[in-house]
Amino acid sequence: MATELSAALNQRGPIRTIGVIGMGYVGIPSAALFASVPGIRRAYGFQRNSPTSGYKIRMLNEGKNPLKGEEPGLDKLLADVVHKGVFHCTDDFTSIQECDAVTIAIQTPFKSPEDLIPDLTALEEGLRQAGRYLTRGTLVVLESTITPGTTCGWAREVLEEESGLLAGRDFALAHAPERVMVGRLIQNIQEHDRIVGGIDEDSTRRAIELYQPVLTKGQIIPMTATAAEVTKTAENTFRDLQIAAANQLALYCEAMGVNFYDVRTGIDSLKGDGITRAILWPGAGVGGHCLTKDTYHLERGVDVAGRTPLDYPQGHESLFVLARHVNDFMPRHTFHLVRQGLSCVGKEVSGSRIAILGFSFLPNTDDARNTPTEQFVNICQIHGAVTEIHDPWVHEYPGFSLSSDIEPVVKDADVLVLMTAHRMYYALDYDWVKRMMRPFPVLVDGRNIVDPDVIIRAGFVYEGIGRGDKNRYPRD
Ligand SMILES: NC(=O)c1ccc[n+]([C@@H]2O[C@H](COP(=O)([O-])OP(=O)(O)OC[C@H]3O[C@@H](n4cnc5c(N)ncnc54)[C@H](O)[C@@H]3O)[C@@H](O)[C@H]2O)c1
Ligand SMILES: CC(=O)N[C@@H]1[C@@H](OP(=O)(O)OP(=O)(O)OC[C@H]2O[C@@H](n3ccc(=O)[nH]c3=O)[C@H](O)[C@@H]2O)O[C@H](CO)[C@@H](O)[C@@H]1O
Repeated sequence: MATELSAALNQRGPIRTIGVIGMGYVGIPSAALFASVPGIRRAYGFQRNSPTSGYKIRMLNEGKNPLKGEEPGLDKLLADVVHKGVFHCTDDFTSIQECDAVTIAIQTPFKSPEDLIPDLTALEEGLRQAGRYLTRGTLVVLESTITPGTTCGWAREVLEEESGLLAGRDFALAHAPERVMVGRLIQNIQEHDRIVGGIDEDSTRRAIELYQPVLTKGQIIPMTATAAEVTKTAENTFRDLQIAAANQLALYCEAMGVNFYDVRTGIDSLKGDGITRAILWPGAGVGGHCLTKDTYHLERGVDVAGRTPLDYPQGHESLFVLARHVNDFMPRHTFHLVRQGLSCVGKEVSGSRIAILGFSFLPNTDDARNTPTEQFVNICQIHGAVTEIHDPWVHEYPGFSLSSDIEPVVKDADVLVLMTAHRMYYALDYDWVKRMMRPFPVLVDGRNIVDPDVIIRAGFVYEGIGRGDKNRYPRD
């Protein structure tokens, strides 16, 4: 049956002009790919002229990519769509009036690590700009990672208030979360399956019309807007849970004097339908801006989108939040291994020099957002240790002194701690490292980088996450 919205969309006709609000890691490749779709006459990149990001407007209109790091395919794509006159970046939001579809890819950080409440200030500004110039028959899609219930609730209200139009009658509204990884933005947008969730069926259909032409290998997975919000936050919550399960098992293995990696090999040998276990890897902590926050988006969603009372848990923490606590404990556990190793050689933490290798939260990147090393260093310093940090990728970080030269970091150190699995740490000459350190050196492996037997033979006291078979030297 025709609805008022379907009539408005039919009257608007096929999508020919698209706007993307937020020229960041998500918005830039997204806008460039929309602009490359045959039949798209204009793709606007709407970017506020802020002190920190306003520079992108000029760069983008010159066909240059303002993003850090290598993004295969993006430079050429941007140059092409600018040269063809299809893509145009602007801080003039009145052009939204021309758009058949507007997507919003604005950052949604937490206000602070403590309160875990999303800071929606920027997103609200973007929604109000979209609402102010919204016209009948337009599709609005939120791509930002948001708490379940936001699209159908708060975002809908802001758009309706600002536009005087009604979602589901005058304009279509959907959520299509981003699943891109920096370094593979174009490929991920084209090849990942795309979750598309409208507030109603007409909105879902219109959003599919927008995204289908961009996909190469990826398939559209349609659902409701709230289900799409739950999918995005839950897929990262589940990954965090899997990591927490590996971390908890590693702590068990240490306590039982067992090698976690033997156990992992055993568990992972279960292959086949319905019996394979997705066991991940333990480590010195979980960082980044996805897994450290999306669990709390999901948890909040139970309140924001809640229709009926949650049956379990009531009044205590969920499995998912407990998983967050396990992962957040791992930097402290790594410190406990430092203290344990030092006690084996009659040294105290206080006054010891600790050489820390790795600051970024992922190997071989300069991304240090929510890095576990930050917490680890703070714990060491609270206990009176002197810390030196090496990272070949991260050169500066507020409040921390980082060195890209490993020699001054390891020189005269009592303990060496491997916090990030950067490629170069696998090839280090640990005999040389030992000679640089003080007598009776301790090595703590937070990422299963070294062979414990090689390290013990080199004269180190070895401690490693999950290595209950090799820790507690000498054997008690
Ligand atoms: N970066 C990723 O790999 C990634 C992956 C998945 C999901 N996401 C999600 O996508 C969203 C965007 O992330 P990002 O990494 O692209 O953020 P980003 O900070 O790189 O980009 C956001 C851009 O929006 C601009 N902006 C902010 N307010 C604006 C406004 N009112 N009008 C116009 N422009 C405005 C900022 O200046 C910035 O250029 C977030 O919700 C994030 O969680 C990001
Ligand atoms: C679009 C989006 O949201 N993408 C997410 C993004 O997540 P991300 O950028 O945060 O990277 P992660 O790989 O999840 O690592 C996070 C931290 O967890 C530690 N870790 C990891 C695995 C393990 O077995 N044991 C660990 O301890 C690791 O050291 C690091 O500190 O990319 C993932 C694909 O890489 C995606 O799946 C995931 O949806």
